[in-house]
Amino acid sequence: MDFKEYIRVIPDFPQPGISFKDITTLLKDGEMYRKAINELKVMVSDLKIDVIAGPEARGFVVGAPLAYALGVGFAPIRKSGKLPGETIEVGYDLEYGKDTLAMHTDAIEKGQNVLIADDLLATGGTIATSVNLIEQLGGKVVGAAFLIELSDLNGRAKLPEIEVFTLMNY
Ligand SMILES: O=P(O)(O)OC[C@H]1O[C@H](OP(=O)(O)OP(=O)(O)O)[C@H](O)[C@@H]1O
Ligand SMILES: Nc1ncnc2[nH]cnc12
Repeated sequence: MDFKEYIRVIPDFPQPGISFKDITTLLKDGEMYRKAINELKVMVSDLKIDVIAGPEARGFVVGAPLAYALGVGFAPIRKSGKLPGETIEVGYDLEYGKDTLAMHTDAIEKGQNVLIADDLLATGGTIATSVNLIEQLGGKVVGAAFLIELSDLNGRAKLPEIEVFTLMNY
């Protein structure tokens, strides 16, 4: 299955030098969207997963349907100032900027096995920050699943102890 045919690559977005991998062209095709989520589901089928955590916003588009397909809960990881309850927050750097991620302190129970899901692994900053938040809450990260990996940015190096699953490589 060549999922790449459904990814639109836009040069110099959101800033010069960034080759943006746009997943909206995959998402709008119902059959391909379902195939992509089902393929990730198969890839993680050997893991024992209690809950999926996905970072805003594109992590919701991958993490929530994967959680639904696996019959587990979904914990949103949001940008600062969006969650209404008590939160913990961690700042981080992106391929094209800086941000802060937050989770509700009761989003994950101590000892739960957590799979992180997102659309894309670039520098690994988002995912490393997600791991930090989940571990602060007492969760155990059992893997991280992505539609796309930008291999040259070597995001995996930030997560040497975490099993990483990806459908597409650039
Ligand atoms: O591996 P990294 O270098 O951290 O980059 C990957 C992250 O960047 C994008 O999110 P972005 O923060 O742009 O937010 P969005 O999903 O709201 O567009 C993407 O959806 C990943 O979460
Ligand atoms: N090159 C890229 N394309 C799409 N999303 C990204 N997030 C970080 N880098 C990205």
